[in-house]
Amino acid sequence: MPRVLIADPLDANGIEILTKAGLEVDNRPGLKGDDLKSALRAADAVIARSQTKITAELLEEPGKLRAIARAGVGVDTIDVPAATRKGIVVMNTPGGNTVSAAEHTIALMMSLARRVPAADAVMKKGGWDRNKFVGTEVTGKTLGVIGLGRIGREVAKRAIGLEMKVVGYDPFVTPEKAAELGIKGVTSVEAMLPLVDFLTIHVPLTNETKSLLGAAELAKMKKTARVLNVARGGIIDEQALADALAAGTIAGAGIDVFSVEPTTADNPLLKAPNIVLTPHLGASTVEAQENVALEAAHLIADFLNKGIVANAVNMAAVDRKELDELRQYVDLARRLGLLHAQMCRGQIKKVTLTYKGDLAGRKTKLLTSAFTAGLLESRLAPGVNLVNAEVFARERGIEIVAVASPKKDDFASLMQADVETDEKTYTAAGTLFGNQYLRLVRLGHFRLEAYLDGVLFIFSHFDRPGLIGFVGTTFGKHGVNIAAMNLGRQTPGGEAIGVLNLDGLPPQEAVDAAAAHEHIASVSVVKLPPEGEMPAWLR
Ligand SMILES: NC(=O)C1=CN([C@@H]2O[C@H](COP(=O)(O)OP(=O)(O)OC[C@H]3O[C@@H](n4cnc5c(N)ncnc54)[C@H](O)[C@@H]3O)[C@@H](O)[C@H]2O)C=CC1
Ligand SMILES: O=C(O)C(=O)COP(=O)(O)O
Repeated sequence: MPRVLIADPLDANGIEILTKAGLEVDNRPGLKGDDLKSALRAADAVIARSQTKITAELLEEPGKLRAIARAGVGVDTIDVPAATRKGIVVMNTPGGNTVSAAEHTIALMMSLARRVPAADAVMKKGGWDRNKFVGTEVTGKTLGVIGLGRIGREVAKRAIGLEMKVVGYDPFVTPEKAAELGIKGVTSVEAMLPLVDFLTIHVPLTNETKSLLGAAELAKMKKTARVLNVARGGIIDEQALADALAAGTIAGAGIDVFSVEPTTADNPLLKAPNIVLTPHLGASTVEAQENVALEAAHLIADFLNKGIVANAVNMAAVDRKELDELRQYVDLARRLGLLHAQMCRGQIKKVTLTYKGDLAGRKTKLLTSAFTAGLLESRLAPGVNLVNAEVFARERGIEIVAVASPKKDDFASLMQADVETDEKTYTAAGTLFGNQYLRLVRLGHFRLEAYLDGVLFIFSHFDRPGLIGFVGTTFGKHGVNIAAMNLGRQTPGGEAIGVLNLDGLPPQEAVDAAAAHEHIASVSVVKLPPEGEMPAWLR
């Protein structure tokens, strides 16, 4: 029974989904250090929120762990490159907490505008000060939104409802699209800064967005402006913001997220004036938590029970239908990779995968990963799978190029793999006969029809009478049975290729004896899995 670790508090409905899916649930939120490490190793999958940081160190020896689901959006608390290297798929649940995060942003904005928390605190201490807490209306004011994704758009929609003017910046949203949403698009953060009365940020934390708003940017804003951060700590430089609030060059701030969480006593924002703080509550509503828990549980149950990959941040999505339709092609792609790995001589530089005919319109990313996994799995990278194959190839300096060519040639669908080494380019192509039987139909410039399982003896030669008989007799003498034989040649008497499917591995003397024939130019023995045998990552 596959086991799922629940590393942070998860809504009970999510747990129920996992249990009903026949999974063992290890519900121990809040584990730390070695306890967390061993719980992760013993689990097939983990569901976490932002409290649990899934670091490279925790994943060093991942044990059984194959999937991480983030019950939320931001995956900055997970070392995604480290997970990818270990072949662990990382998925998130975007959308489930969008409305909650947007509403929390509006809540912070209104609290700031009308100074609600400060007035509340004074009253609870016995005070009654009606002069100190003069606020500002938001109606007619300008809100700047950096990041017009799911949350940014929902915030904009609500701000428009409050009769605010909204300007927005997002490099992936055109001004036309922004205009459709009632937002005036600007072309840079700099262009927005002097215009706004309120500024809100809804981008992920990345190297590019770290300190997006620092001292220089804050200095370009109006003294009366207020800033909001319900995205991630560190996107606004905390010291620069505290300094600007203290100097009165920024009128106020509403902050939900911090560079170090939980905050430590030395966080400059804790003592800054005119600031409203919440402890990362953007997604903390009953509704959002139910949404993300259900979604995360479904993602994990589908992955562990059916091999479906959805919402992955480190691999292409694979749904049930696609997987069923493409499973044979994925097997073909991997076998072509295994074949090349054993035939190629020299250092592999570049792989060009051409998807021809009907295959050109399919989700070939999966096939590219499967080919690459096959190419690397035997000698270069044990533990390679669909998640990490291309990363491993890149690390080894192998360029992988995929080309779609809808034009049909001899076959309705064909996958061709050209592997370029420092010595030469090797070509192999395969297809499915009757949509299910894997066949090798091209090797070098020869056409043939060979099986892609078991032991293959491949010999390039000159088409001469008696030569095939010689090879048969040679193997016969060494007790090796030939199950099938396929030949490809260009012209009678010219260059040719032979592929024998053998019932077992031939002894070296048999291979050497065949290779010694004057008309045999080269020989390779290739070992492929038996027909129908799939690797664990494809079952
Ligand atoms: N406080 C909380 O509890 C919550 C915080 N979040 C945070 O909010 C972030 C945004 O969430 P969603 O809107 O769902 O993500 P999203 O992916 O829908 O939107 C992010 C947008 O940011 C844009 N973007 C990326 N780099 C940019 C840059 N340098 N400048 C301007 N725009 C840029 C992207 O094009 C995208 O449109 C998450 O990454 C997460 O860190 C999300 C949910 C709850
Ligand atoms: O979804 C996100 O990115 C959030 O920041 C929500 O975080 P949480 O799950 O509440 O720890």
